[in-house]
Amino acid sequence: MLLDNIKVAIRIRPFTNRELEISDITTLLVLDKETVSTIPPIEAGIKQNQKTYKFNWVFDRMISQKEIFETTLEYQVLSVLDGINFTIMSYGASGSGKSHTLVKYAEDYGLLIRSINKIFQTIQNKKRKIAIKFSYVEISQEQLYDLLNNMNTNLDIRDDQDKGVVIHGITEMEIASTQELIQLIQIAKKQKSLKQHELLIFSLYIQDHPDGKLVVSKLIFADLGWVERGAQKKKNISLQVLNNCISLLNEAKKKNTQTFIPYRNSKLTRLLKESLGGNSKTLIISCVSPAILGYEDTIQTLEYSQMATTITNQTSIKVFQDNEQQLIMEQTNHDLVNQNEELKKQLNKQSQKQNEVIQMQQIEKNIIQHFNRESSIQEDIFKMQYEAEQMKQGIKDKQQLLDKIDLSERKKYNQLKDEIENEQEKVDLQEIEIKKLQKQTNDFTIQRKALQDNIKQNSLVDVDKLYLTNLIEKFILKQQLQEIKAKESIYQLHQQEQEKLLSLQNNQITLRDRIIEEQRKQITQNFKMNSTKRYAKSDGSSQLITTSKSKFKLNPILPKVSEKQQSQEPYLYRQSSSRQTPQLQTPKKEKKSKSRSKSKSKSRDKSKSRDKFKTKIPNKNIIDNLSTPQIHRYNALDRASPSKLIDSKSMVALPLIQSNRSVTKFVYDSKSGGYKFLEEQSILPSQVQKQQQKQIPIEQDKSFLINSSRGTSVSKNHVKQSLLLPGKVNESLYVKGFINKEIEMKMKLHQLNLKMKKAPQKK
Ligand SMILES: Nc1ncnc2c1ncn2[C@@H]1O[C@H](COP(=O)(O)OP(=O)(O)OP(=O)(O)O)[C@@H](O)[C@H]1O
Repeated sequence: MLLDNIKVAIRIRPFTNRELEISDITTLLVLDKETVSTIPPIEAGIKQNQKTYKFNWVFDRMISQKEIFETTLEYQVLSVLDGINFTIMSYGASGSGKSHTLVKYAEDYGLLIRSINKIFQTIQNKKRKIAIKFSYVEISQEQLYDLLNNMNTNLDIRDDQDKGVVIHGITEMEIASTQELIQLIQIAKKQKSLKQHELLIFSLYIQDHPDGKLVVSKLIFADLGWVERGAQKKKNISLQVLNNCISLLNEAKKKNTQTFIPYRNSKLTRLLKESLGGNSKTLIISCVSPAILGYEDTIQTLEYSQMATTITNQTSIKVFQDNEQQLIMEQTNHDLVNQNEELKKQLNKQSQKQNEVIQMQQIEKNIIQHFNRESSIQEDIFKMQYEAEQMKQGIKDKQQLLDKIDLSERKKYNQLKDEIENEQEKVDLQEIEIKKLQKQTNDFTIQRKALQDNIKQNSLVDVDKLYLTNLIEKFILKQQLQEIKAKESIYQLHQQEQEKLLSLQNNQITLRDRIIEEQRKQITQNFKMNSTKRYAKSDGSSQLITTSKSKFKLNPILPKVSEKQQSQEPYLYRQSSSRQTPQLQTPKKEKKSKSRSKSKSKSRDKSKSRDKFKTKIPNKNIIDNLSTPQIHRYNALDRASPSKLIDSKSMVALPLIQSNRSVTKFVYDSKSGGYKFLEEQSILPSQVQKQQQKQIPIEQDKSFLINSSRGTSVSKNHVKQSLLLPGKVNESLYVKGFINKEIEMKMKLHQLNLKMKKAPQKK
């Protein structure tokens, strides 16, 4: 039967150093001596299902050349001495270890040298008459080259009736020992051009065959070149045809039909025709790499190798003459088969469990390796970020120092500047590195996802899946914690910097306050000196005696206000020494313009406005804003004498103004919602003096006059704004001042008097 004589072995070679630099995670898991399972690499983000393959033999990474030979060929290859052809092909991607396994002819010999050696040993031991001839041919781009004679090019393949397929004109060298063969190979290797496929062909001329005839058998070692991806692919026709032939042979076997196999489509398949479909034993040894790097090639090799393998259990039943005995035997045989099946099932179950454990361990290992790598890169990033932050702060400190350095210290200045520039450069480089590493971490997210998908799609039991999912979660949490810690340490670094800044600012504030205090003391001292000159009077009482334009003319010697007076008249205070009582005054014009009929409604308006005022609390902002004494407000006092005071509690150190020509008015400013002082020029003070007693002060627009001691008539036209609010104002007292009952009563009284006086005149 076709392909029945083909045996397939898989050899996984060890990792190379280059592969280990990238990853030591394997993509192949040997489940037993015949089974290998793929572990799709998560690294590449490839989402592939795990697949299990069964072959005649699976050799793991650490299996030696000797062991492979002993398992696959040591005795099997001796069939060539009986006239049976034998072909050994090595198949696999470039660098997968084909030549190493097959034709290595020094030290750790490959299968070829070991096989020939075994044959020579056998011949010598058994003293058999056999001649061995050796040919060495290379197939490159559908051309045959004789490697034992470089003059022999473009050889032909012919079908010989007796010898089968032969290469016409090829050099055949008889060898008598393994050493001779090694020497020939060494020479031939020097001839080798661009290797695609190498065929080492041994023709054995068996003279002592039991048939008494000369029997010729062939032993071929074919080191097959790989189908490269891309441009090279088309050129390697031979291998494609070989793959095609194997595939067709496999189909024919499955369907149990005869199919046309296109051996003639390539030189290689023509030469291997007998090995694949004829009277030949064949061993295909497929070489694969366990590394993630060659995963795609590995899968391709395994798939093709799978096509070539046919593992069938052929049971032959011996036919007995005795029917009864035959029946017993058949029954026994049947029972045995059943038992065998049962045992197989149990074994399968056990091995399935074992497989699961192995798979589980492998996935767990993958997860741990993945997160270890991820966390080590993250750690590097955090370290670098922390260092960069430290450097940045160092630069800031140095920058501050630089700002303070006197330009005359040029050398020191330049040195510091250079240092700053160097450090800045380092920071920039560090940040580039950080970005590079951060890019790498982006891939980790994809890989994590692949890891999780791999677990989901796996045939593991739920408990195991849960365990692995939790393991991933645990690692993710650990990493988040690591991230938080790293951010925290950077935050602390920033906080330290802030604290440094804050203490610097505090020092500056303390310094500033000290300076202000000193200046204040200085000003008070100056002022005292000035005021002693200006207010010195023999009886010790205070009086403004100068009108000089001193810059700071606060009247410090204020008449004392008794507690009682203050509580009675919180707003207005009358100097005890003064003969005149404070009078509220209304400008003449205003009074004249008011008609009698209006006076009633006015009084209503008044009470309304008073009510309005009661609820109207002066805009606090304005008061606060005005709390700093304005120097210019004292200019108006130059000519005034401090005879009247506004409540000293509410109006801090307010010197009242009065002169022959002016009167100060405290008015509500509707625009700003606050109160202000107005200095109003008076005209004809002497004339007004008489009228003064007749006039009734009317609170208008929530303003009233602070009367001069001599009594002045004020014209609205001459009103001139001169003062703003002084010192700090106590809000409640301030309001209280305006609803002072005494004033209210007096106003009412005046109004009544006026009514009473005017009434008889009209009559
Ligand atoms: N089983 C092994 N043990 C140790 N080293 C190995 C093994 N298999 C292969 N190597 C080493 O790997 C490298 C590549 O192997 P080799 O040349 O046999 O690959 P190849 O499949 O023949 O490649 P190419 O098709 O490109 O010739 C060599 O250096 C070889 O020594």
